Amino acid sequence: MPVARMLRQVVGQMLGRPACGCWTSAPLARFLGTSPRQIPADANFYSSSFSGTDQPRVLITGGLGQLGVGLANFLRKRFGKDNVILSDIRKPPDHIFHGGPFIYSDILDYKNLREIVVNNRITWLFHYSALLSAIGEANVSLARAVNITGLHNVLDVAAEHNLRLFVPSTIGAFGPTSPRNPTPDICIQRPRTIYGVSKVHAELMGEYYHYRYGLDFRCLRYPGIISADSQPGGGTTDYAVQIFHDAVKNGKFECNLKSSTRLPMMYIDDCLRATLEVMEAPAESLSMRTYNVNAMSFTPEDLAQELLKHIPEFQITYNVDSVRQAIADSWPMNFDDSNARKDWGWKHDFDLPELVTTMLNFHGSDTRVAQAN
Ligand SMILES: NC(=O)C1=CN([C@@H]2O[C@H](COP(=O)(O)OP(=O)(O)OC[C@H]3O[C@@H](n4cnc5c(N)ncnc54)[C@H](O)[C@@H]3O)[C@@H](O)[C@H]2O)C=CC1
Ligand SMILES: CC(=O)[C@H](N)C(=O)O
Repeated sequence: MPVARMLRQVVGQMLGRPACGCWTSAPLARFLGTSPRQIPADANFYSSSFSGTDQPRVLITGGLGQLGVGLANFLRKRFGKDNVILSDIRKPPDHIFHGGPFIYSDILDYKNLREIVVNNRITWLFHYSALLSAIGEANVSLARAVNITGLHNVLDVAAEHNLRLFVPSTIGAFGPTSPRNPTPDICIQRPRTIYGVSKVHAELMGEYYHYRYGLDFRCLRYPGIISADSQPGGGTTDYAVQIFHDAVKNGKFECNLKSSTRLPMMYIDDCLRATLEVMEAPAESLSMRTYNVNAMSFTPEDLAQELLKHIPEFQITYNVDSVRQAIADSWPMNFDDSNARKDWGWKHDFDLPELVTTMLNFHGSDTRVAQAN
């Protein structure tokens, strides 16, 4: 069939569809016959490969970063160790390799990704691979490849194999022209980082695949995530993790953001619980496919004041990194997550005082303070 006629057919089919309905026809690629990527014609609104009685078979991409190992441990408690496969392009340390299934997966290699999904009968995919905001500005072409091309591979594999797909977005998906205090779910999104641009792209592509092909796409915009047992991967909110290490080890911290820089933040336990809760939410409870989630909002100065209550000799100094500061100044100060609370019952557990107590308990500050006295 001539290409022009095929295109006319495709466009005709697209225009003939109801504006708000769920599309179940095959993608453009199938009609043009040029791509190996086939999305099933019977792909539907719900993930049919996972029924309520089965355990999901989970793949986590980019799993060796700040959040992935915690997510794997959390999901393994729920679904069983062998049902959750952690993957990355890096070599795992011994305790992670022996802690449960680990596999090499490069999201830029579409065939590798598809093989893993097929061979392991994956039904849920948590797509964590990314280059974060600060490191992305230092390597724009790699960030573009991993965050955009990689996402395309993940979307195609997920749609082709009827997976339920979670992709995290971020406060970084907003920019200086967005309302910043608070930032609602739906507003202007004109981020000025490649990270933010790629995350807006991910939100829109995931939602497009949902409406066009019935992909069960779910997305949360995370605030800065604070974890005790894993290192951040090159973001703007990294200071809020590093401050605990330095406070406990040295009693002082040099902050790369101004003392008054207010950003939304969340403790990792809340983040992981939110992620599982939105994945388990009945599809009919989701009025949207991308939600803000929030817990607290603070400045470096607020955090230092809270730390001082536990470590009286703690000192904070400021040596501002202009790249990170410009990014932070364009991000939300407070996040409006009322839709998540209304639709699927999101409720955070950790505010600033609980966060600081929990982090210091983990780092063993009692010992250090006792020694200092
Ligand atoms: N940590 C945070 O505060 C927040 C994280 N997020 C999102 O959550 C997700 C996970 O974040 P983190 O664990 O902090 O990120 P991270 O930067 O610590 O880890 C990302 C992982 O992706 C892997 N990766 C890089 N290129 C890859 C490739 N070609 N194929 C497969 N894996 C590759 C890296 O090896 C790394 O282990 C990311 O999508 C991030 O955007 C969103 C908001 C806040
Ligand atoms: C908030 C994020 O997305 C991340 N921690 C970053 O600072 O880049």
